[in-house]
Amino acid sequence: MTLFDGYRPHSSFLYGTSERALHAKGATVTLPGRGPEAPARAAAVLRALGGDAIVVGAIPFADDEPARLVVPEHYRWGPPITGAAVPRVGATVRAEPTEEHYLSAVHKALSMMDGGGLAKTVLARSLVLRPNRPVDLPALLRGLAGRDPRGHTFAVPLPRRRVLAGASPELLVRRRGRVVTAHPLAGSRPRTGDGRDTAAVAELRASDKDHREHAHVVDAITAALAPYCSRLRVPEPEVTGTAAMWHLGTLITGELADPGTTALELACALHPTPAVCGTPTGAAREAITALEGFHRGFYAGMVGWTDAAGDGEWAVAIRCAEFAEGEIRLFAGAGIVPGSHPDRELAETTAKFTTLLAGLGLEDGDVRRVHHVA
Ligand SMILES: C=C(O[C@H]1C=CC=C(C(=O)O)[C@@H]1O)C(=O)O
Repeated sequence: MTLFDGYRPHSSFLYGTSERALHAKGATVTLPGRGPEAPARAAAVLRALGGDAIVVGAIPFADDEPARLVVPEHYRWGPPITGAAVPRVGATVRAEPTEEHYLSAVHKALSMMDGGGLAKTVLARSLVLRPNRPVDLPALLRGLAGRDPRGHTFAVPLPRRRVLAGASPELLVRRRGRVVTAHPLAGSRPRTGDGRDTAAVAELRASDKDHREHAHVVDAITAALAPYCSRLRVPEPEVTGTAAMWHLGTLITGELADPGTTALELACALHPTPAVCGTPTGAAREAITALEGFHRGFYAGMVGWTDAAGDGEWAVAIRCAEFAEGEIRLFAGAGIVPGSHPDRELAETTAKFTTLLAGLGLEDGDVRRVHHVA
C-alpha cells in the first residue's frame, strides 16, 4: 500500500517532510470556529478522544475567518514522498492583480514607512492559471517533493471543493516531547542554478536590508516562544536553499516549560509572524488589506497536525496554490522594509512562483514568460 492509495482530493489531507508523510482521510469531528479559537477546541476534542487521535488541517491568514481543522476517520504514516512525477498541464496564466498594481503597492508601503509607524510589511501577489485538464494532485506532490525534498509538502481540502497544495520551506513550529523547533525564513534571492548563485548567496549574507527583514521575524518568534519555554536557543541566521530560492533562516530551538502546551497552541501564538505579515502586526495587516488587492484565504496561514499527546508540526502556508474546478490560484509574497526596491520585490515574487509552476510541469520558457503576462 502506498501513501496515495485511496487519495480523494476533497477528503484527504497530505503532509510530507523529509522524515515521513501523513495521509489522513475523512472527518469524525470538524472543529468549528476561527483560528485563534482552534488550540482550545482541538485540545478539548483530543483530550476527550485520547489514544491515537489527531487533528489535521489549515488555519487561514486572517484571524476572523474560519479554520479548516478535522479529526480524520483514518490516517496512516508512510515514508517520505519521493519521485519526480509531474502532472505536465498546459495552462494560460494571468497576473491578478497586475504587476503594475504590485509595484504601486510596494511604493505605497514604503511611503507608509516614512512616518515610522510601520517597520515591515509583506506584500503578496497572485497568478491565476487555467489548466487545460484537471491536475493530478498526487503527481504534483511527488514533483514538488522531488524538487524540494526538505520542504513541507501538503494538500488540504478546503470548503467549496477547493484544495490548498504546495511545498513550504518554512517550519512555523514543531513540538516533539519537550523540544520546540521553529525555522523562520525571511530575506531572499532567486536561485538560478548556474554560476550566479555564488554571488547571490554572498550578496544575501552581506545585505543589511535582508538581515533587517529577517531580524523582525526572529525577534517576534523569540518573544512569542519565550513565555512557553524554559530555554531558548537563537543562533545567527544562515543561508538555506530551496530549488527556486535562497533564504536567510534561523533554526530556533527551545525546551517547553509546560508539557501540556500543544503544537497547535504554539503555532497560534506565533501566527502571523513577520515572515508573512510584518511589524507591528496591526499596522502591517492594515497595509496588506489596503494595498494587496486580493483575498489571501489560507495562503500565509498554516498547515499541519497535532496529536493527543500535544506533539505536532505546522508549516507556514507559502509556495502554494488553491486548486478549484478549472482554476488554480498561485500566491507569492515578499517582505518590504525601508530600502526595498519595488522591481526587486516583483522579481522575487516571480521567482517564488517557480516552485509551483515547475511542480505543475510548466516549462522554463513558460515560467519566464509569466513575468510579462498582465
Ligand atoms: C511570504 C513568502 O515568503 C516568506 C518566506 C521566506 C522569505 C520571504 C521574503 O524574503 O520575503 C517571505 O517572508 C512567500 O513565499 O509567499
